[in-house]
Amino acid sequence: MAPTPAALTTTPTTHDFAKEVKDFDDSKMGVKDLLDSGVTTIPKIFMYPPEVLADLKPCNLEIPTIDLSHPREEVIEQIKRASHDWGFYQVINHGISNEVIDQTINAFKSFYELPMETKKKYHHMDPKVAFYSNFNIFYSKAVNWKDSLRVYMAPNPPEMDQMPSVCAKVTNELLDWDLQAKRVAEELMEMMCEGVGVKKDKLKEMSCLEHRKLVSHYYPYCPQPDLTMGLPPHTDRGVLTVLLQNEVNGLHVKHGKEWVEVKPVRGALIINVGDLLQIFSNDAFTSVEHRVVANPSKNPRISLAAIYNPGKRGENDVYGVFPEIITPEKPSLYKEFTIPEIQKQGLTDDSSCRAIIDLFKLDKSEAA
Ligand SMILES: O=C(O)CCC(=O)C(=O)O
Ligand SMILES: [Fe+2]
Repeated sequence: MAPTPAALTTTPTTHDFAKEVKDFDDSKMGVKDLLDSGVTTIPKIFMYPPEVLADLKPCNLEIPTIDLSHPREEVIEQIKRASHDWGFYQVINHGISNEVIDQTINAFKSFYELPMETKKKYHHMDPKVAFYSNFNIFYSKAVNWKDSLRVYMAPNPPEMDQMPSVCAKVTNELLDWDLQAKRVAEELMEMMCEGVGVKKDKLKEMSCLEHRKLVSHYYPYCPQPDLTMGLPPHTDRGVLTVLLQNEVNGLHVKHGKEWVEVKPVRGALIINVGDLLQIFSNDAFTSVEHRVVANPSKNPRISLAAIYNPGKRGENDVYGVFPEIITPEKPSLYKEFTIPEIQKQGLTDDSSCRAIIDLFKLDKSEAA
């Protein structure tokens, strides 16, 4: 591990940090642009505190890979076990061709590699469609060594003409990817429902395919990967995440006390259980922490996460453990809740991992 830089041993005042972040933000530069400007060391605002950087090396395990072309009953069993033991798995033979995958990744790559002056136009625009480098997760602690582009597809995909025109190529690929990934998500949700013992279209009926957030990340080469993070440890708050990554590694999943690297498998999709699905399944499935280390390779790491959430978000749309699986032997571990209740909590992206789970977990006496 590199020696702790001076910047981390003297605690910077919050004011300095906030001001430097704001200046970077106002410059409308991405991390890629910063790198292109010729920096060989990372600016202070990107430096994470030593406790986050203590344990950057992954161990030698691998998350399960599940072949969806195998007999359905077998696949359901594998998904059930992986969702419980790991909260993460990769799927192959899911029906999306390598050609579509490559096109999608390449469209994003081209966007991030546009000249800064062009990308600037999309910097923090409409919050439904935003290009950014430095807000979102852990904003208050450090800036991540990546650029991101986020699009909410809910309640309906944004109209093409509302999207900035230079993004047309990305927009086309996004809309197409949204359809393709949703089909895979639907099939997996069905099997996950069966695995947990409820009817297969339960999650669909609960509107869990309706609210979709597509977030793509571009992790450029980092000259000092021991001092920063691509994306710090977090759990996904939604129901399910379908993640596409290119051939550059960097994603780590927490397994017990160890960090396990997700080895890129050509054509595979990575699936993970979100906080809400852990609750719905009464802890039969687990939402686990994951992170992306800063990229030491000259090739950029590119990923695209499709995060599925309930579309029914009113005061009367109540969520909780699937009622069908609550029995005297296995009572509900969670209180019921609504989406506005979660929103009222003002959970920021740097709230603790599993904040939603902790919020609604009944204590032992209540659960009994
Ligand atoms: O870039 C990745 O591989 C992970 C992205 C991720 O975890 C997220 O967007 O929540
Ligand atoms: Fe995530």
